[in-house]
Amino acid sequence: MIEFNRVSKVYKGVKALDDVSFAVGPGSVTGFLGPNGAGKSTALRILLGLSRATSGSATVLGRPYGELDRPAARVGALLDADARHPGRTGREVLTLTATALGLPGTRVEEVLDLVGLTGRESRRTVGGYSLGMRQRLGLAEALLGEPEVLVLDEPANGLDPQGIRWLRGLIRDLAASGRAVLLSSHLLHEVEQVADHIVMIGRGRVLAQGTAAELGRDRGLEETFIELTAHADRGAA
Ligand SMILES: Nc1ncnc2c1ncn2[C@@H]1O[C@H](COP(=O)(O)OP(=O)(O)OP(=O)(O)O)[C@@H](O)[C@H]1O
Repeated sequence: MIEFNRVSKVYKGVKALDDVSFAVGPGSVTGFLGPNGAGKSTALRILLGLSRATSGSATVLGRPYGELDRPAARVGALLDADARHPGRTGREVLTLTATALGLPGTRVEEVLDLVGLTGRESRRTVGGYSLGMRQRLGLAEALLGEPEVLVLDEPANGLDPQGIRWLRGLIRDLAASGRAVLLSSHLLHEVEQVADHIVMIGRGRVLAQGTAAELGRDRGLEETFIELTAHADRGAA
């Protein structure tokens, strides 16, 4: 459902992505794990048509994002929790998106319920939201169209331990209902608890991919991650 095929991205001489290939199938959660600056956001932005690959291709549901029919309804994305108008209420943000997607207003109530924002919270302006509330609102917006594919960039940012546990359950439920979930994070623990498949990235390159058990077989997952990313840094130095 998601496919990166030899994607590279160069910013003014900086190679943010270098020959990245991996796929995400239906009914599964893929953790896209890498340290700060590894290239995760760049890859997700290319997938969602917000940035152009220097070479290679990224497709979702078999096509480049921009060529899909109703892409924002079929592919839910949470990229930047701060990208919303601070003067709008959460409910207004969701209603505007629902209208743009041709969805009924009842869907707004459903997603508010799904992400655990109360009626009262939804009537407050986004500028007064905590980071965790902004993340919940971003998730609600991503889920509006009941998308087949979800692309979540660091979704646990700002959530408290209860919120993180809730998010894990939500992500698992989404995959269990046949959706493909691509979840980026720099936190190994967050990824290993929810992902069926892990793609490790460092300095723009895929360092390893497989299940948590496969990747951690020799030295444990954490040691493998640290060793591989340190090696990628040394190689680039
Ligand atoms: N618009 C841009 N112009 C120039 N360089 C950029 C741009 N966007 C990203 N980069 C560079 O590309 C590399 C990858 O950045 P990216 O934001 O994709 O990493 P990341 O893995 O998402 O990091 P983080 O976990 O910190 O969000 C970094 O070296 C970054 O400085």
